[in-house]
Amino acid sequence: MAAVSKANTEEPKTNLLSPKSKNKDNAKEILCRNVTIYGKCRYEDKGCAFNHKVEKAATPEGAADSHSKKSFSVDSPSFTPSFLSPGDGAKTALRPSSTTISPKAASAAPFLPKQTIPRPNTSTPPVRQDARTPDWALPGAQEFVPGRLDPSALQAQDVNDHRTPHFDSFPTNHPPLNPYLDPNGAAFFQAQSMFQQPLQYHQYAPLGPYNTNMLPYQRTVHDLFLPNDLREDLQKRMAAALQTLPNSQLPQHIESYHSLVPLDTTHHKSSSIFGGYHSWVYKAQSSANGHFFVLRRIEGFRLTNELAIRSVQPWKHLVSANVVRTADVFTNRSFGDSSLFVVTDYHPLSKTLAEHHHIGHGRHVRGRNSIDQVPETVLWSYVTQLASALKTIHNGGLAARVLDTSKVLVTGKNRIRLNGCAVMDVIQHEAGTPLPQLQRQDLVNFGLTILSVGANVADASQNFARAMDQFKRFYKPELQNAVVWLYSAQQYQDRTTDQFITLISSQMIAAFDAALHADDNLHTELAREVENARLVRLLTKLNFINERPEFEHDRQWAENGERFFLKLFRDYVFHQVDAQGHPVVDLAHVLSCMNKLDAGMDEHVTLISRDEQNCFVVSYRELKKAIESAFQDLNSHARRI
Ligand SMILES: Nc1ncnc2c1ncn2[C@@H]1O[C@H](COP(=O)(O)OP(=O)(O)OP(=O)(O)O)[C@@H](O)[C@H]1O
Repeated sequence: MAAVSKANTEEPKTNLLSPKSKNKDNAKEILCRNVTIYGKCRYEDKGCAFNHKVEKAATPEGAADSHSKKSFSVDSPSFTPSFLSPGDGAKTALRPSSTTISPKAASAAPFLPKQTIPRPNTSTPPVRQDARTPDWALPGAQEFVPGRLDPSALQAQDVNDHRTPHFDSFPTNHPPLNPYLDPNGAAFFQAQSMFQQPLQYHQYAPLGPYNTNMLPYQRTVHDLFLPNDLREDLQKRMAAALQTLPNSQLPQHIESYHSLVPLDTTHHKSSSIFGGYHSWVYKAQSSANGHFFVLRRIEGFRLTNELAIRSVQPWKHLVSANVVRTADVFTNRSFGDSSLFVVTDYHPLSKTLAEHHHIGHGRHVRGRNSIDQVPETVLWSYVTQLASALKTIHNGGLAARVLDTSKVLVTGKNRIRLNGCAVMDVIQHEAGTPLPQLQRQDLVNFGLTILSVGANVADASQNFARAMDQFKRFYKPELQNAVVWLYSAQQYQDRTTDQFITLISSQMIAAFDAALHADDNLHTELAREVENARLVRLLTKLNFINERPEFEHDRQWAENGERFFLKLFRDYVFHQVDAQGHPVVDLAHVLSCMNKLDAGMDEHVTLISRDEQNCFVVSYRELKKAIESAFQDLNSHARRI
């Protein structure tokens, strides 16, 4: 803390800022460093407060200075008198004054060659200051050079770097190290040499791709946080995953799965898909790991051959982004009958293709166009995703065996996954149908599924020609040919998924490109949230410390105690008012302060108590230390309780 003083209400406020004000009168006796370095000062007639007469200061020390002057090159740092006034932002404070010297110049930052100039931020709670001055605009700021550090040193630093989570590096014999409890911040920088000035406390560098159609006021919030629709979508999915069914009549447990919630929303049950068996779908939570799964119950299935269950093993190892993963298979009697249960991954709020496109319910027609008509690009996206799923399945020596609009899940925007796999391998294990035949049937079902979606008919296989007529009205010949090629796989024995993929390669590339764009966008959204957890932890700490009524009589926590300025800092961050006394609600100011605090910057802030009787000039580094020690103290109390 640079200064702590009890204010005399009669005194000008500048006297409260720093004891350096006492040196104001001495400035004229000090030889200007520009004279020492360059022989003359450009600001001599423009208000520089220092002495410019060399003979006056021609002491042995001065001689030494003039000798050293010769050894300076043109690259030597120049000294510019700084006039820092409490009312100015950091940027203006570093500009040379053109006429008179402000009496507040006494608080000018000392000349520190090879260091960043500490910038007193002289905001006071009653008057709003510009806390958003970008620090990269500072002439003295050291440029951030990524990778400038020795990689081995970086590796060592990373171990304790609070910004690098290491989930798998918990020491086995020692209690886990909590770097946040280190009062000196030393845990973040193992060696002094690794401490970079200025530390990159501002991690909000915008990462592309950029949306250029936004007004500045929209951009500020948009650049910092997830877009609302994405946040809402994620929150809804989480809420759906956590949904439970109170007073449920369903079994409490099925093997290690509990909290069953039915997912079938339609009362219409088709038994044609799974060889005459009815199937029921439930969300359930695993007591083994707490994860959510889907249990597909095949009602009334009696297992006669153990090998049938083993046939599911290859499905557990199948990895495809377009297939719902199979986790487990077992039989169970909890529902009062013998049922087969196939456990798969749970994709909250997903719908089947049939539900998503209202297939079989006719189209809403407005004018000449159907408003439910699936756009051709979306249909091509489905084609490429299903082709990718079938390629993985067929190359893995398997066949999907169920490919229907009710067994393809839409798990995101235009994102589909093949569902209900592995079931037929168990229930029709005895049939022994040759694999190539099953795989060809997959291609036929694939064609029919696309036709059903495009023509909006529930079962395109019933009347292929009629559905195709409907399909031709909306889609181009390339897509029509793809559907016909797939459907005719039943006649051509040599047709494979790989051949089909070759035929639609240009569409595959278009889908791949779209997927990469979507991936880039998600990365950009992710980058916006990257600092939030860190700031929430810091804010939590600050709130833990401030306003503790139980420490009212403790000297350290009292109004005149050493932790008082933390309370004033809270006021500085959150309770500022403008010149008219209106509250300032500025998120950017809060984020900037919190980031500087977390990094422990050398920058100073002036904190004035609400009654304007006390004034503190403290650096963020001191604030950080004080917060750490107060939090440690609080923590030790908490442990004792
Ligand atoms: N893995 C899953 N994750 C999340 N939801 C799922 C999953 N599998 C199915 N569902 C949901 O369960 C519902 C029922 O699925 P199901 O496969 O039984 O379709 P269906 O239309 O009821 O077909 P069927 O007539 O054969 O029973 C679907 O609406 C789907 O939203």
